[in-house]
Amino acid sequence: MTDLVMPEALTVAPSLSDRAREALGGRSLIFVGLMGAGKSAIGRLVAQQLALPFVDTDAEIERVSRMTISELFATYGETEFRALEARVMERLLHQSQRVISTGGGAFINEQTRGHIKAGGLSIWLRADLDLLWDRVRKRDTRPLLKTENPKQTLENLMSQRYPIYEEAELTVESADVRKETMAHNVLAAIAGLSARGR
Ligand SMILES: Nc1ncnc2c1ncn2[C@@H]1O[C@H](COP(=O)(O)OP(=O)(O)O)[C@@H](O)[C@H]1O
Ligand SMILES: O=C(O)C1=C[C@@H](OP(=O)(O)O)[C@@H](O)[C@H](O)C1
Ligand SMILES: [Mg+2]
Repeated sequence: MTDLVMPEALTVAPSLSDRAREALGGRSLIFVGLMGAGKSAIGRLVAQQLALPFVDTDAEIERVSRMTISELFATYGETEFRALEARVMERLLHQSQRVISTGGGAFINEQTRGHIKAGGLSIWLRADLDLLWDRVRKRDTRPLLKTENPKQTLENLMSQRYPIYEEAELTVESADVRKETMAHNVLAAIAGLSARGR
């Protein structure tokens, strides 16, 4: 049998994932944004495509506390939850490169935001109220929305937090498209960083 000789011109162009990894330059990727934006779902997919470990801060908090987020809020209150969240964030940011999906309040903490900016690449999944509401109304796992008018609560959180999420290095619009399309848009935004010379 004759040997198969590959012509040099057939070298493979780097994939979108390769280019995004290159642009990350060893930094962790941190998803921020409001409840329902898709941080947990899209973060997991993007991690798979980047072949990086994935961690969701809420899942990590539930693991270390052996309580659900709802139980933590009910038993210790939001202040204690935020303190635990900040500690978990700091620990995760000191670990090797990974994809981190935060809970919606994590980036609002000034110190956490500082740690993220110093060592990671933050990406805001921005969504409009109706999309967020449509997603979060289906589950009762978010204690902040256990109010008389949860959609109004969500809207209030948008006004308070969007000016802060805006500080993220990248913003990707969270649209009513397939999760795979969202993951692709995220990778393209990251890969675009090196094209912009950053
Ligand atoms: N692009 C998408 N298309 C359809 N459903 C989505 C999409 N992104 C997220 N979801 C769903 O919306 C809900 C909220 O997403 P999640 O990832 O938990 O948001 P977050 O972590 O930002 O609160 C989940 O049920 C998730 O599967
Ligand atoms: O916005 C917030 O303050 C919160 C968002 C939640 O995570 P998701 O954004 O993943 O829903 C969870 O951390 C907790 O219920 C508080
Ligand atoms: Mg989440």
